[in-house]
Amino acid sequence: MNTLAQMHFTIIDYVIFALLLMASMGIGLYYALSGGRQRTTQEFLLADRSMSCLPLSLSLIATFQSAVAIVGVPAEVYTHGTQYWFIGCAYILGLAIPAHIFIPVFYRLHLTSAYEYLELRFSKLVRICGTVTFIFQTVVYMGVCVYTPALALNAVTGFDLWGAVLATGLVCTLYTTLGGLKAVIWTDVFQTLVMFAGQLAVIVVGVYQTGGVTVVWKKIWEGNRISGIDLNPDPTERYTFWTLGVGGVFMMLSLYGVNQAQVQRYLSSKTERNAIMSCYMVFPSLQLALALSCIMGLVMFARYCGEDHFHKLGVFSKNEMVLYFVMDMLQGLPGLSGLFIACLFSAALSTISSAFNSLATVTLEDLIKPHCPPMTEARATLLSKGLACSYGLLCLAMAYLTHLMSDSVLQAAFKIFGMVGGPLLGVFCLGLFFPWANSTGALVGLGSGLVMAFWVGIGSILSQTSRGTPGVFQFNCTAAQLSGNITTAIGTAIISTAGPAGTLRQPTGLQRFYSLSFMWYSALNSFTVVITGLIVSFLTGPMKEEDVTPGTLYPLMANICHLKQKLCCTTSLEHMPISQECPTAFQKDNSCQVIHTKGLPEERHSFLPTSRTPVLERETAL
Ligand SMILES: CC(C)(CO)[C@@H](O)C(=O)NCCC(=O)O
Ligand code: NA
Repeated sequence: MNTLAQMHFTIIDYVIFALLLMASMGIGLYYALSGGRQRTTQEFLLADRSMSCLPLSLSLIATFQSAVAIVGVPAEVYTHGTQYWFIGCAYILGLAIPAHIFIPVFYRLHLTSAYEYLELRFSKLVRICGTVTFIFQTVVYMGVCVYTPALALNAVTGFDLWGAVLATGLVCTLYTTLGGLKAVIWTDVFQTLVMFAGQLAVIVVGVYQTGGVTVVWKKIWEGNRISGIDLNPDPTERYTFWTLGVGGVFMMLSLYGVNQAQVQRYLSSKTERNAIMSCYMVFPSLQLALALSCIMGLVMFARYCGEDHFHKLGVFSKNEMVLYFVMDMLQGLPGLSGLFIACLFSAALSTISSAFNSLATVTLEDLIKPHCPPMTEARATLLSKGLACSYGLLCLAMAYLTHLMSDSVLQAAFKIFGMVGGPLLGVFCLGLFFPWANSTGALVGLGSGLVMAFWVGIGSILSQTSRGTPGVFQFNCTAAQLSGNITTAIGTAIISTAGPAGTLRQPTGLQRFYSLSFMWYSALNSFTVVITGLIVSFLTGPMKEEDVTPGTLYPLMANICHLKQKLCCTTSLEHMPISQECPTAFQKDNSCQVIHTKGLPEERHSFLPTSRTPVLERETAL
C-alpha cells in the first residue's frame, strides 16, 4: 500500500525539499558574513536588539508551530470534529497578557535571558533551577519536533527515517551556529511562508478533487464534523470550551509569556512598543495557521467520507494520516507533494532552530557566565556557537528517544508544555504579582509544581485513562463501513475508553485525578507553584515590598486604578490642574491621569518608566 505513494514522490519533489534546506543554509551563511559577522553575543543571541515588528511576529508564531501541529491538528479534526478549533479563543488573552504584563517588565529590565529575572527577583539558586527546568522542557520537546516529520515521511513514502532526522538536525545546527538569532528569525519568516503555502496548496487541491466546496461542505455537515460549543464543565473531558478556552490561556502564557525562546525575541526588538506590537501581530497569523489545519482535517474527512476507511486512513496512526492523505491527493501533480514535505520540515526547522538558539543563550548566560571568571566577548561568542552546535547533536539523540513516544504527538507536545512549562509560569507569576514571595517560597513552589506535574502526568500514562471522548466519533455517512473495521487506530481509541460491555467506564478517586485533561496541566501546575510558594513564604518570613528589586514587580493594583482613571478621565476630569506629584511611571501618558494617582501608596510605583534606569539600579542590587 505504501508503495503507491512512494512511486509518486518524484525528482521534482526532492528538488523542492532540497531547495528549502539550501535556502535556509543560505540565510544562515548571509548573516554569518554580513552585519557584525556574529562576533558578539549581543548579535549572536539578541540580533543586536534591532529587529522590527513583521519578522518578529512571523518568527514568534513559527516557534511553537511545528510539524506536530501540522500533522496533529488535522488528524484531531478528522477523528473528533472541530471542537479543537475553540483553542483560538485562548489566543486572545494568551497574547494580550504577555503583551501588557510580561513584555514591559522583561524589556525594561534589559535582560538577555528570562531567567535573569528570577535572580533579580529571588536568588541565584532560583535562577539556576528555572534554567535547568527550561532546558529539560526544550530538549524533550525538540526530540518530538525532529522525529515527527521524519517518521511521517518514512511511514508514507519510505523515505529513510534517520536520513531525514539527520538532514533536519544538521542543517538546522549549521545555520543556527553560523548566523545566530538574525538567521533564526529570518529563516523563520521564510519557513512560515512556506508552511502556509504548503497547507493552502493541499486544501485547494483537496477541495477540487473531492468535487468542489459545496460537496465538501455537504459531506462535512452530514458527517457531523462541525462541533457546537461544548460547555461540559467536566475537567477530565479532553477538549471542551473550558479546557481549550481557559486551560489553553495558561498554556499560551507559559509559551508566549515566559518561555525563553519567545522572551528572547521580544528582547531583540528595537523598542518596547515594537515588541508589544509584534506580540499582537501573532494573533492573526496564529488564527490563520489554526484555520488552515482545521480546514485540512475537514477536507480530509470529506475526501474519505463514504470510502472504506480501513483501506484508506485506518492503517495509519494519527500522526501519519495527513501525510497519507496528501500523497494520495497530490498524485500526478509533481512538485506539490514536495511542497507539502517542505511545509512540514519548515515547521520543524523553525521550531528546532529557536530551541538551539535559546538553549545556547540560557546555558551561557545562566549557567556558565555567572560561575566562571569573566571572559572576552570573542570567547563568549565562540562558546555560544559551540553550545548551539552541541544542543544540535543532543537533539538527534532525543529524536531517538522519541522513538518510544505515544500515538498522538500533539498530545505529547501539550503534555510537555503543561508539565514543565506550567511550573515555570508559576514561578514567574509568583515573582511578578506577589511582593511577599521570597526565594525559599519560589524554590519549594517550583519543586512542588514539578512534583504535581509528574504525579498527574505519569499517573495518566500509567493508568491509561486519558479519555478520548467517544461520543464524538460520529462517522454518520460511513457508520456502516466503520463499524466493521473498528480495529483501526481510531477504533482502539474508542475501545480503550470503554468498559467490557462497551459502556463508558467512569473513573473514580485518584483515577479521576489522573484523567484530568492535559489542557489543564499548565493551570494546575502554575497554581500549585503560586499557592505553595505563598504559604512557604509566609511561614519563612515574607519579603517586604521595599526589599524587592525595583522593576521586578508588576504593579497590578496601580495599573487597575490607572485603567479605571483612564476610562473616566476623558469625561469629567479634563479641567483639573496637572499636579507635580505625578509618579514618573505615568508621566508619559495623557496629562489627565496625573492627578488621580495621588491616593496610591508610593511603593507601588516600582514600574520604572525607561529601559535604562533599572539596569543602573541592578548593578547595585546584585
Ligand atoms: C501552541 C499553539 C497552540 C500556539 O502556538 C500551536 O501552535 C500548537 O498547537 N502547537 C502544537 C505543538 C507543536 O506544533 O509543536
Ligand atoms: Na516551527
